Amino acid sequence: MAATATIGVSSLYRTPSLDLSARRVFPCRSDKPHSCSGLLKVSPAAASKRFGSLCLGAQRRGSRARCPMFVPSAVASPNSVLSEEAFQGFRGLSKSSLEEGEEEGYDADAYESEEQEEGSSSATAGHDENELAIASLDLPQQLVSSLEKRGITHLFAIQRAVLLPALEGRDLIARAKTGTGKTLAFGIPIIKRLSDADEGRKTSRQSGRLPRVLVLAPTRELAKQVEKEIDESAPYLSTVCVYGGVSYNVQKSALTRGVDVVVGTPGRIIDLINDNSLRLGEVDFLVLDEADRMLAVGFEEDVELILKKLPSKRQSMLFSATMPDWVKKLARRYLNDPLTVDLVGDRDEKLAEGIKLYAIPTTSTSKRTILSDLITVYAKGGKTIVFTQTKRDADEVSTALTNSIASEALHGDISQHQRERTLNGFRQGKFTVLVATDVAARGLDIPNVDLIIHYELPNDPETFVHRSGRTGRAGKEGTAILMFTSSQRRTVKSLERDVGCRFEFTSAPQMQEVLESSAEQVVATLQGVHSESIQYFLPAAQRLTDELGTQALAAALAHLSGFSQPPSSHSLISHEQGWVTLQLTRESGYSRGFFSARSVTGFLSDVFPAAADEVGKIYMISDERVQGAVFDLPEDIAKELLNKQLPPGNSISKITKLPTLQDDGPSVDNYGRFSNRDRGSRGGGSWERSQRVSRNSRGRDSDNDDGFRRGGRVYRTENSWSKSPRGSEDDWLISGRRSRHSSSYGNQERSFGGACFNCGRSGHRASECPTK
Ligand SMILES: Nc1ncnc2c1ncn2[C@@H]1O[C@H](COP(=O)(O)OP(=O)(O)OP(=O)(O)O)[C@@H](O)[C@H]1O
Repeated sequence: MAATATIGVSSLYRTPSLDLSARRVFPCRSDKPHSCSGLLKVSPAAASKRFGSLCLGAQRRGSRARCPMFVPSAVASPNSVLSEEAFQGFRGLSKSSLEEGEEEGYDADAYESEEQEEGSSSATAGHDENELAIASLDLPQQLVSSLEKRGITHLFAIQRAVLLPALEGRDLIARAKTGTGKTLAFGIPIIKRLSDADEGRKTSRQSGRLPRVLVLAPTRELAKQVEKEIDESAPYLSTVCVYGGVSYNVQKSALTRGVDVVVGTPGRIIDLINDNSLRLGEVDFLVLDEADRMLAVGFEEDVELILKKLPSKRQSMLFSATMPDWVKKLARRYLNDPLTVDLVGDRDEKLAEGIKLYAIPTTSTSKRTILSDLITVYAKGGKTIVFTQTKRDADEVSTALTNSIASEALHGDISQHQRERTLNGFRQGKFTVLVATDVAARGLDIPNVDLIIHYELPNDPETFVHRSGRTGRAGKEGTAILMFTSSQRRTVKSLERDVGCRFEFTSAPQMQEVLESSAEQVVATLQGVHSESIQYFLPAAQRLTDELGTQALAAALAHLSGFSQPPSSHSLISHEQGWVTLQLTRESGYSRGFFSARSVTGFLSDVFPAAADEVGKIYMISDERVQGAVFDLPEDIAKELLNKQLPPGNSISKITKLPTLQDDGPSVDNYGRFSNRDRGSRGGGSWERSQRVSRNSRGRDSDNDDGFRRGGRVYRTENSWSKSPRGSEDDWLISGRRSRHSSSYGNQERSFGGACFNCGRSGHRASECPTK
């Protein structure tokens, strides 16, 4: 690849003939409404004269928002010249508005000195609404109409940045945040060029024609989604999606009938090439979507094999969130003088705007019980995706949740057909909670996901970004919650650094919040009841109201919220019902040596032996000024203990909020057993250090492991510091001791929803539905 120069993308459009000498140009970071001058060095007054518009970001989102046209930098080869005339001509706009300020040109030195004066306050692409209006671009009418039908009327930043170079036939490497419209960024220019070519053609398109576009995607789900996006945008083109796990012959005959666009996963594509069903001799456009993910799931050999089979004269576009060596090598070998469009930048937050982040401390025992409360309080009846590390966890968490909230699991051991049904069911709102392994993290575009829960820490910062990016898509808002144990706190901090984000540290929802949120959701559901249905129930409602007044409605709300029985107290540590958490503190003058979990049990044996027998988890308080511990007891035992006379200097109280605790999972727990829970996280350490990668054998189209079927080599990653409790075997060690008091998770007191979305009956999930 030729030597590169760094340049703001917007100048590619604004400067008639660009001398791309190496200059770094910085993004718009203005806090206030301002005239956005693009990269041209102009005063705000001159900029507003020229462009006549305020920065859209400041206008739309208030003072602290960044301009949505924010384009940190792009890397272009020095000899690349992209003309404003071309873009203007393409848009069919008059040039006069632009010519007004043309004499000021692009002056990087002046720009840089201004930036030093003002901090990083000005300069980005100042596109106004009209400039981004799709209808004002010279695109095929059918494309414009089909986009409009889907509510897509204006280009997003990455689409704006890619459009012109792509139309000019440039090879591209592009990077943008999650959910910002990368698919259409390559889709729109490719569709336009195919349509233009077809228009110029005298004969109608032949059956049996060979594909002109090849899109490679790392997972089946992503491939299907890309195909859908292209198909919906240009139904007049023939688009075929090929991937493993479904009938080979159906795909083969679709290709034989003639096709314009092939989207697929590398494994199945290779099979079809080998079989001579897929011939790539006429491919003009290659897109590598999620190129870094191809590497992560072991597709690199397959991808290279495919690239070698493509005609050398073609246009290639590579989309990648990160640039590992393999992707760079790929770009060097197979791309021709590519233009890099980077809308993320290394110094900035990698998450899309509009995603609110929370971090909630948990213990491995409390996680499951806290989960449904989090969903109730934070998703408010909307869609949630819960991410687990293992397939087993996904199954178990989903099954447990199904008692209270309709949920389904999604991972690589589930058949392709069922995966599709599950995703469709989730998309259509037939159930609201999807429990998935990281297979669903990258690329999946499910509309209106309100909440992401990282039930386990992700393997690396990129996975965190991609998991979280399933919400807050296309400019919408969303919430992501990270559940962590106290020994993972340091990793959470390094995650903040790596991703450039800030978590709000908060605690698990209190029962009161859960009750209020449940009631709100029920009220919202009631508003959707059909008026005709209401008529049938009016007489009974009238009778009840006469007899009970508002009590009647409250009873109905309680029942529909799943609280037919009053909520019992629950532990702050394990979240288990019927248990309470007590705090023991000892004044310093009364301490006899080191205060430990063992001294707590010893103390309890002296004061009230039944409490020592029944005590659950014990954690030491992490506060130098306080010598103390918190521990769980069954409610009735706790009541008795609180009435006991204590030795001087000691006090015990019931607490409603956990203090900061020492490392989760002491090496010797209160049962004297060696606990290896979360051991891997000790010592913190970097993402790289904490991640072990091992290779597994090749198994084309078996769709093994969590990455869904990829076809190539599969890398299993095991994250030592974020190690999953693996079905929480460790948690259940204590169950024997708790038999008298334990209540199952998702207890029967609270039971609503949970019906299978295939047949509507409860008691099983759709994946096990007998009628499917
Ligand atoms: N210009 C637009 N206006 C409105 N919606 C759009 C526009 N472009 C794309 N979208 C919608 O935004 C959503 C996200 O797009 P897409 O899946 O292409 O994002 P992405 O950047 O590829 O995300 P990810 O990195 O997570 O894969 C899609 O539902 C898409 O239809």
